[in-house]
Amino acid sequence: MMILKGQNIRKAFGHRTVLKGIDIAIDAGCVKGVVGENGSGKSTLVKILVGFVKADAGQLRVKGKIGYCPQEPLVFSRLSVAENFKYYASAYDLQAYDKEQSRYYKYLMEFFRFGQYKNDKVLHLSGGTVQKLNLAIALMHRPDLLILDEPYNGFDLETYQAFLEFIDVYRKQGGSVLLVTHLLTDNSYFDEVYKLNNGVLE
Ligand SMILES: Nc1ncnc2c1ncn2[C@@H]1O[C@H](COP(=O)(O)OP(=O)(O)OP(=O)(O)O)[C@@H](O)[C@H]1O
Repeated sequence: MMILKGQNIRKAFGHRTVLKGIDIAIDAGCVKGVVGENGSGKSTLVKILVGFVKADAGQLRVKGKIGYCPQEPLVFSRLSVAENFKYYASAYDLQAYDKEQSRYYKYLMEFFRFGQYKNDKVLHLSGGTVQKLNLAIALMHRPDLLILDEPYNGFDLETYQAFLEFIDVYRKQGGSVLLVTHLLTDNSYFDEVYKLNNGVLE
């Protein structure tokens, strides 16, 4: 089943054409990667796919919910981990007190090992822990497709490996992932890895 399909997506900023006709398709249960050098247009592509930026041309079809994990964490630094969870639960209009939903929050809290940081303000957390919170929040509304922009900046090796394992678990539950990064050390978790080069996916 198709979750996302983009065809001939184009985008220019002034004279600089960043995307010159991107074709991309993501099916349910599929993990894809996009690698590209700094400035190649990865973040621009992601922002178009999630609807933050409008393309100049092309078609985009999306079926299902997207979870977006931006490069710059969208969390509130003066709120604690638990308060950020509550804020986003309310923003997503999730039933925070629904039994199943609260079980799911607990699962996310445990999976990402937030236990000891639960009541710490985000501004007191390490960069990698903030990045994990960013990811956990993108998962709160149980998206069909998770789109990640440089998700593991600041992860230590153990967290990075746990993250890759998480991607595998998520896929087995039927989720799809699009991971965008300038650095990929392990291709084995991906069904396909594209290279964003000169405005097209190769
Ligand atoms: N809002 C904007 N206005 C003008 N130029 C922009 C804008 N957003 C991006 N660009 C330009 O588009 C190009 C691609 O930027 P983008 O952030 O998509 O690259 P990237 O591959 O994600 O880079 P990085 O790996 O460094 O994060 C860059 O040259 C950037 O300066």
